Amino acid sequence: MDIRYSTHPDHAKTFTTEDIRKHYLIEELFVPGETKLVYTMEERAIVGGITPIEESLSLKGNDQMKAEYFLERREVGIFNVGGAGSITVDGETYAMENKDCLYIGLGKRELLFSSESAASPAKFYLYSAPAHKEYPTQHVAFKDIEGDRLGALETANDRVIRRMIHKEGIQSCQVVMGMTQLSTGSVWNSMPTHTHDRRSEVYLYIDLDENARMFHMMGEPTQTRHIVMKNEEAVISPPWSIHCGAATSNYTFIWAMAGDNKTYNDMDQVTMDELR
Ligand SMILES: O=C(O)C(=O)C[C@H](O)C(=O)CO
Ligand SMILES: [Zn+2]
Repeated sequence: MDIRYSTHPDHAKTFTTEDIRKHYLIEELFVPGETKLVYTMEERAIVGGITPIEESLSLKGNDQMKAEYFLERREVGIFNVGGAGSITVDGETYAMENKDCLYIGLGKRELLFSSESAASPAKFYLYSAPAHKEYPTQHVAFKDIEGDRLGALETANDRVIRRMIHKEGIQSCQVVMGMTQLSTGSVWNSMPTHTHDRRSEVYLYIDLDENARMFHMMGEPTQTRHIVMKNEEAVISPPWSIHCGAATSNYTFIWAMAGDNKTYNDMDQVTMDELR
């Protein structure tokens, strides 16, 4: 499991392109037949990708976590960003179509991930955070969530946001998770931008063509930097950092947060005048 330390904004200001990528960018999450995990000290979240091919893969505790099983002291939100598959939680199986979401609460022991077809494997994206009490395991199908329309084509940010794990949706201790889809011709997400000192966030960009690129913005509002990202890469946003971006085409992204509260609208909006 790769470990990422928290960074101070004064330090982040001095980062080269390589430093920024090393600290915040998460590449190669979906490796066929493997489970990839990154532990970030931001909220002690674990970000991961599980890509089963012929064999099922299980998500287990490890030495770095000092946990007998993965959810001994944690909860997890999972989206399938690949072909059809399933997740078995202590013997109960949940079918996971593309973009379906599953929340699994504290204390569940056996987590098994499978693909329906090795030719088009499921790709399970996970975001896990420490938990203090058990909430029920819940599945939500992408097709059952209508979502809310945000932005406009005129400002190149027409998009639909679907909140899955949040205050009024699937209950959790601290994980808040959802998916935003940009319409054809729209490229900007989360603009006007924001920070939220009470929570840190991770974005996973998906549905980008091989040659498309995302220019993800981060940093303090007056010290912005960018990271050039490809399809199926994730980026860690510390609580003091803006997080928004524009790509060379439309795309989808999964946002995941944890921290002091689960109030989606608790954001510190940044005005255009503040940005540097
Ligand atoms: O399109 C958007 O705007 C978003 O999806 C914003 C994220 O949900 C976010 O950053 C929440 O804090
Ligand atoms: Zn945010």
